Amino acid sequence: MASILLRQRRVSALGVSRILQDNGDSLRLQMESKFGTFSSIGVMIRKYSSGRDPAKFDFTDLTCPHTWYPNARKKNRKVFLHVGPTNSGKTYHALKRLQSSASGIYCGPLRLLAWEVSKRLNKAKVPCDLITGQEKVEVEGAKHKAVTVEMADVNADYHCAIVDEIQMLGCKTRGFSFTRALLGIAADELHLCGDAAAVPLIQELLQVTGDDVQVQTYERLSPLVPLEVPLGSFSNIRTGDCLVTFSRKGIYGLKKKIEHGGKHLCSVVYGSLPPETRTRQATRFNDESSEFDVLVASDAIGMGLNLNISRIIFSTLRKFDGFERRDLTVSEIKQIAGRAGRYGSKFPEGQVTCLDADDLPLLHSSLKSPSPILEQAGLFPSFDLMFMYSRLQPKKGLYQILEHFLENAKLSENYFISNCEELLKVASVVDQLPLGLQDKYLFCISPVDMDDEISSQGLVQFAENYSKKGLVRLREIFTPGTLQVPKTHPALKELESIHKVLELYVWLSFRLEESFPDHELASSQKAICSMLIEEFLERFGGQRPRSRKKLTSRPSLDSLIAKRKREYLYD
Ligand SMILES: Nc1ncnc2c1ncn2[C@@H]1O[C@H](COP(=O)(O)OP(=O)(O)OP(=O)(O)O)[C@@H](O)[C@H]1O
Ligand SMILES: [Mg+2]
Repeated sequence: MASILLRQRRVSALGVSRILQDNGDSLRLQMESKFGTFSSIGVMIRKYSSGRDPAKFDFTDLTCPHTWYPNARKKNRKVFLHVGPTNSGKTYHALKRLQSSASGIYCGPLRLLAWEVSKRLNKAKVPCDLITGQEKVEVEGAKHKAVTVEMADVNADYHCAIVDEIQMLGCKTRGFSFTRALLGIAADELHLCGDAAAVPLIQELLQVTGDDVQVQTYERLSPLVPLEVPLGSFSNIRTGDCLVTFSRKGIYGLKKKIEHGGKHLCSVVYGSLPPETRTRQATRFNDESSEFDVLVASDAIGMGLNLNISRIIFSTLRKFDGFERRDLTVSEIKQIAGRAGRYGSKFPEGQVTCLDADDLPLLHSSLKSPSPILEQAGLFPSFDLMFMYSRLQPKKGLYQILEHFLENAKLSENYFISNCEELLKVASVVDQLPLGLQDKYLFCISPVDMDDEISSQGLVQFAENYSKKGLVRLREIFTPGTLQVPKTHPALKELESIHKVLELYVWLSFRLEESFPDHELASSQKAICSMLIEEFLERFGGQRPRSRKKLTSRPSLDSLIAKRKREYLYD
């Protein structure tokens, strides 16, 4: 009894409010935390195996991550693994189950995918919210949600849940969010869709959860034909083609070349475009009545999306992935190629080729090879664990705590620690400010792009003002009457960066509502910003549109803003 009391007292000193369960060699603790989805009701930690000092807990022991999610562990989940090649109906079948369930959640890797699903469910008269890091579109009476995987709520109860593109759990940077969704979502039925390469690992990870796992395999619904010849001349481009390249400069270069021929207009989709702009560009390409009949895109279109593409043309099979310039992996090539000839689209057969004949052998061999079996899933400690760990070394900044934690983390062989270079970059900045650990952590997980000067300056300013005054107001940058469509690529890039800063504000305003009160202003400024970007894409993005009449008859910016506001209301 005395030892239990002693333990309780020591544990309280670490910021833990209550021991929920003590099963001999591990404890489940209740923590106070303001991190909505990032906090768990209870955290299971293991005692040091020596067992001599009952108050010594090993917070860096991450060998049993399934115990971090008590809600999911209370369920006997029926897990369905839908696996097969691209365009084989995996997501379709999982969505059918979601649609017919009383409540549910769809978790996808891209905002475009979550948007596609929410649209589909609402159209089928199943009210469905759309929730991403920066937007919440709530629909009256909704019991369903379509979210980006980072927003998956592990504290709610669902009848049915889908985690799409589950093979992403092996991704170096985002893998841990998929692992969290896989282990943590409390649903009666959990549907996992993706590549067969993830099956053995998932079966192994779920052996300890007591879930019932069934595998359903699928075949491609329509043929995908690798062509024997490269594109050759740009005059061979035709309606429904999608050119794939991985740099912003490359995308605009290709758009210009294609439009120069005078036969086609191109929509563009790439990562640093505002998400709503990406959606509208994709919709415009999909719309048969639109003049924009060719798509130029990066791998931002690479997963799960249903676009009206007849032929994928790789301009290169190498990309810079933030660390190095490397060949695309087999699964990246298959994912991107799989966008061609989607079942139910106007192209019954998909084709795939390259610009450069030298790339054809790698393309052909990759399409024939199975994706390599996944060996490990990403993992990252919850804030709660890190917080408890930090109490043991109160003088250290977040950067040191993180670094030290990660150095000492113990994992089972099925997991790896996700790459957190970005997080450490922010930690070194916010450590200079008089902020609490929770606030610092919040800035670290925010969607800031530290490689973008304007975006990182925005973060520094927000964090500084927040630490000084506890209140961060937003200045109106775009006022009607003074709006200017960018005319050059540097000006466009600047707008993309400003959009990122506004998104960051919106993201913070969802989590620190009182300190970031200008949510409405940030959202409307964001909408104006993306509209100016889209105007650029129509007027200057490549060659001018064929009919000059179209150009001169364009409505004024102010009337476009009014129209955009209506679109936002009705979309
Ligand atoms: N049985 C079906 N009846 C009608 N349409 C279907 C059926 N199965 C799939 N589809 C449609 O075919 C297209 C491809 O299906 P889906 O998106 O489910 O493929 P997937 O296997 O998930 O592909 P990916 O690996 O690229 O995500 C979608 O537009 C989907 O609505
Ligand atoms: Mg899919």
